Amino acid sequence: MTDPKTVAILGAGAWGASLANLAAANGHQVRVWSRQGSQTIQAVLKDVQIVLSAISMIGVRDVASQVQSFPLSPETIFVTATKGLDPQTTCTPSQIWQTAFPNHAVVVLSGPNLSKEIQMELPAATVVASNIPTAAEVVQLVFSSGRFRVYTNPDPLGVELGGTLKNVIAIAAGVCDGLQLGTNAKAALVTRGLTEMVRIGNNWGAKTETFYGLSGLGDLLATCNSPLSRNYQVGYQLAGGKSLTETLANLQGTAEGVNTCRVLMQRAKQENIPVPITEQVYRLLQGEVTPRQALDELMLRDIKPEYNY
Ligand SMILES: NC(=O)C1=CN([C@@H]2O[C@H](COP(=O)(O)OP(=O)(O)OC[C@H]3O[C@@H](n4cnc5c(N)ncnc54)[C@H](O)[C@@H]3O)[C@@H](O)[C@H]2O)C=CC1
Ligand SMILES: O=C(CO)COP(=O)(O)O
Repeated sequence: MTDPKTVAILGAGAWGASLANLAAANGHQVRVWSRQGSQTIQAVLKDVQIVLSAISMIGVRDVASQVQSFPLSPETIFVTATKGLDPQTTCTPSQIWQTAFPNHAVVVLSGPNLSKEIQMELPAATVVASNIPTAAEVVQLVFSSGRFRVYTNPDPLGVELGGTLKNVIAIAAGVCDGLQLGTNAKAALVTRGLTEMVRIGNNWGAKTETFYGLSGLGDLLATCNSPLSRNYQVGYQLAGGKSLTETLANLQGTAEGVNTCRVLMQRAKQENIPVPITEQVYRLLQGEVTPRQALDELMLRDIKPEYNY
């Protein structure tokens, strides 16, 4: 346990609400802001020690610039729990927060954390990562409990990209299950998906081993195997013949993988990174291929070694 902190949670969606409950259950003073709520952002931010953003990627840049208008103590720690990429710049959410607040500590919180399970008080673990280890330790104490085990990690970029990139593979996993391709296919997809995540992450400057931890493999397993995942649901519905528009219209909450996939394709082309799974998910989302055609494209690529040692 730690001294009670005053925590502002920005975003009252499924994840913001779950994180607010976890901090409040540990005795912290929690104030939640959302654009639909009655409290102003100024009131929520007054004298806070921690600002946690669980805003969907689409709103992060705008909310960060709103927060810039209000005075904050230089000690205030920013925590970002968004799993997405900025369409204009390909920046991660933590890069946006760090650019907006260059003199503040920024911590990434990411892990296998399906919010519905956390709301049901089922046990889970997560990772908090920062270039400033003491800031990660403060956040670790704020959220740790007997039902939420929080690890620190020194690779914020790797932790953030793990949570972000797995959403694209989760769409593919939903397609795989929707087409009833079997357990062997799913194991191959998830394993090669992880290889693709490591390849992209390394190009970005993240550490390989981070992707084998909770925020990488851990989140990949949770999201690719659970119908609670919105990204998985998108793939599953597409495999069932629904259009993307229809699928997204009926989806509860945000499936960040749809936007992330587009941003990733742009970056992979620029940087010449091979991303076969992401490419087929992209073509499927664009309506350029059917789920079956995407599968054939993946299976019939040139044969090759598993690793280029
Ligand atoms: N739900 C989950 O299980 C988890 C979600 N996440 C991530 O957390 C983020 C939020 O996810 P959810 O809470 O599930 O989504 P949600 O759709 O339930 O809530 C999104 C929140 O962002 C706000 N928002 C959206 N656009 C905005 C804008 N332009 N300006 C201001 N606010 C805006 C909404 O009002 C809402 O409060 C996503 O990046 C997601 O990947 C991460 C871990 C678990
Ligand atoms: O990131 C998540 C679990 O860790 C939530 O996944 P979805 O956004 O696909 O629901």
